[in-house]
Amino acid sequence: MALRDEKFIDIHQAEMVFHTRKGDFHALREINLTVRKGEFVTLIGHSGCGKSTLLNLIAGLLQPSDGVLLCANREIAGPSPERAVVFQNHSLLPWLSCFENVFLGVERVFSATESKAALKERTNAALALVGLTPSAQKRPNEISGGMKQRVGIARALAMEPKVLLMDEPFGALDALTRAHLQDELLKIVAKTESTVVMVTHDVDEAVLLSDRIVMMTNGPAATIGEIVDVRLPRPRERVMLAQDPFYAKYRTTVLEFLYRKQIRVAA
Ligand SMILES: Nc1ncnc2c1ncn2[C@@H]1O[C@H](COP(=O)(O)OP(=O)(O)OP(=O)(O)O)[C@@H](O)[C@H]1O
Repeated sequence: MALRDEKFIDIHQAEMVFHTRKGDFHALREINLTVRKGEFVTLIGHSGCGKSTLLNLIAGLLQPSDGVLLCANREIAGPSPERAVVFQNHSLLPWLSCFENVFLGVERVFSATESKAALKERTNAALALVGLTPSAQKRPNEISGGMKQRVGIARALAMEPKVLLMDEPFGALDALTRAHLQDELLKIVAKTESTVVMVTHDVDEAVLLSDRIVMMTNGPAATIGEIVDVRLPRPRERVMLAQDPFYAKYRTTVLEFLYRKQIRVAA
């Protein structure tokens, strides 16, 4: 891993100002961050600090007011399948089956270069990766919330993105389903060696999954406050980690940042 591209995603002096009817709102200031290829980075911070805004900048869904964002040495000029996004509310098309929902994305990216049989194979492989082969022909209303989220992950992974961007992908799920999907995500990412940037509110999720946790200050004009290097060996296993003193140390570092250094005053 050490020799891998050190600046796969490279954010330099990014600023985000929203122009609203009430005037300009300075959401993000002086964001400088690099993400290595194959790295798992989480963004954590209090509600409204700008985590989604930063993720949307990397996705190319927003353009920075100032500064530069690069992915694989190219400027991020707009959305691209090379940077696939998984949102909290899975955003599946309800009239299509799980297979068809994934196939749609695969078709968009690979139909110019691959046969229909190859596209189907890709779709089936992605569904198998998230354990959804038996539900491939079901519609979204016939499967659970956790399964829908897995379809969203399969759709993103099937496009073979250079970067997987996840905005609180497990936020709407119950604790057990969430834990299960976190474990699955760990295995999938180990297998695919994906580069991941993920927004979360959950300290345990951040420590369990991350190579680095990017902790953001409160807004307005939020920026990166501190970054924690999580040097827990992989593969990680949640029950073992629960007794690991280093796990507890990382957890405390994040909690201290959020609840001592960046106290959120209730509105
Ligand atoms: N399109 C927009 N126009 C104006 N202001 C915006 C826009 N999008 C976001 N903001 C503001 O920018 C700030 C950051 O929002 P953002 O959604 O990125 O925060 P967040 O950290 O992801 O929040 P949460 O954890 O609650 O999802 C907030 O104050 C929000 O109101």
